[in-house]
Amino acid sequence: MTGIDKDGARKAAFARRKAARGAAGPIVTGPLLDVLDGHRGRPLSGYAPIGTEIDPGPALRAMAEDGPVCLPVVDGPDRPLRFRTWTAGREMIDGPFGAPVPASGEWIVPEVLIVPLLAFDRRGGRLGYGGGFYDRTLEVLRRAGPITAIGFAYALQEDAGLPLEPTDALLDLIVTEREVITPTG
Ligand SMILES: Nc1nc2c(c(=O)[nH]1)N(C=O)[C@@H](CNc1ccc(C(=O)N[C@@H](CCC(=O)O)C(=O)O)cc1)CN2
Ligand SMILES: Nc1ncnc2c1ncn2[C@@H]1O[C@H](COP(=O)(O)OP(=O)(O)OP(=O)(O)O)[C@@H](O)[C@H]1O
Repeated sequence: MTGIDKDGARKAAFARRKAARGAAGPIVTGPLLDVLDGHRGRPLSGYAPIGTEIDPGPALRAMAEDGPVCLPVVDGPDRPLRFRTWTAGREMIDGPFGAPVPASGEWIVPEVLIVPLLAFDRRGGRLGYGGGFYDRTLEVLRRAGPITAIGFAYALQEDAGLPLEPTDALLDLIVTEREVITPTG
């Protein structure tokens, strides 16, 4: 345990994300597609939304026309995520932690990742569910080569006072339904 109050931040972030989802209109992928357009053809990881997460589905379907798209699969506690190829309409099964995963498909290594989150800040800081899965994954991928990690969230998920630890992997960009944020570092 650390002295940092991530649990308190998580609880507040869940409530804010739920409110944001309730207030949002149906089409929220415009700025995300604008950003992804510059990465067409590069292996892209998305996610199958759970709970009140913002849905990257329309952008994933559009990107799958030009390059491989994959989804994260939990390999085990304290392990980096693995990524399985996804195409629209592919059979999905329940993975661990309630996130749906493709039932079959090739394992690939993404270069561009759309990262789900509970809260973000303008430094590129990110709060997730607390498994450290994306922190480990981004660290391993970055050691192997250049990647682009794009946090995708409702604007209301911003938390200027996000508690960060040394192991928290920073996002390269954050995209909301309103704007594209380039972290100040
Ligand atoms: N859509 C999505 N897929 C993902 C992640 C994610 O954050 N979002 N993950 C990122 O690491 C991995 C799965 N890890 C997870 C870890 C914990 C919980 C979790 O605590 N779920 C809550 C329900 C949350 C809600 O309703 O919003 C639970 O099961 O009670 C979910 C996924 C890989 N796939
Ligand atoms: N690269 C890493 N190597 C070792 N431990 C790590 C690494 N990244 C994170 N951890 C550990 O994982 C635990 C959970 O991390 P954290 O609370 O930041 O998860 P999170 O970013 O909210 O979750 P997720 O990435 O799964 O959405 C912490 O104890 C943290 O120290």
